[in-house]
Amino acid sequence: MTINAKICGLSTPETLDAAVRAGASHVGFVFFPPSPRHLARERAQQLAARVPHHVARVGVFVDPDDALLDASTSAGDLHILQVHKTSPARVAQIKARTGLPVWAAVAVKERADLAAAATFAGAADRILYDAKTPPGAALPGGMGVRFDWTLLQGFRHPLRWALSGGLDPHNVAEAIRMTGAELVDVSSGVEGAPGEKDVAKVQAFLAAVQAS
Ligand SMILES: O=C(O)c1ccccc1NCC(=O)[C@H](O)[C@H](O)COP(=O)(O)O
Repeated sequence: MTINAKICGLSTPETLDAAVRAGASHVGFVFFPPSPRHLARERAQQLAARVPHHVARVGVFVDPDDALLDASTSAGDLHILQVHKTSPARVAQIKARTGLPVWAAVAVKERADLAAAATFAGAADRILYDAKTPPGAALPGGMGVRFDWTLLQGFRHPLRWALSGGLDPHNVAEAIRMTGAELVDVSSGVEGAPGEKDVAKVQAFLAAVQAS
């Protein structure tokens, strides 16, 4: 089975190009001002223009309003929208408004959290299981927090899905083995500092995924 990988929160041409060259299937651009990975629209457009057609460009949002969605999608350079802290009803609206596939993040700490995945059936195109960040944390994602992957074992997934949260070049093979993920997503595990991707770590992560 081919396992795909999304490198999230890319913000420079050098690291974006490195992720593409090393085999990322998806690249993520964050549109959330409190994040160290936040991109202004113009910057995102410049980066998106560098991405070859076989690599999917994912816009990452936190419960976006229509104005942000419209501004972010008007150039037509996003293929997928990934939304955090967004209700199923709003996910359905976003999909209808933009005509784009939508991935809904489900924040996981304990088994009961997985029940939220089913509420997105008929609304989202994919579930991104991500670790629940601590109460009061600045960000709902991109914090390098992982959850207990055994929670996904035997779980009947209501939709296609991806695994995220605290992955890095050293643990991603084990995460894939334990969960059977067909798509993995990483941000801080391939950074040298918050918001600064490390090319060697990006390459090591993608090599570990490809060897799985
Ligand atoms: O990365 C961010 O700054 C971010 C901000 C707000 C919402 C989501 C965000 N990231 C979403 C992602 O897809 C991350 O890759 C995912 O949460 C995993 O992050 P990490 O645990 O750091 O690998």
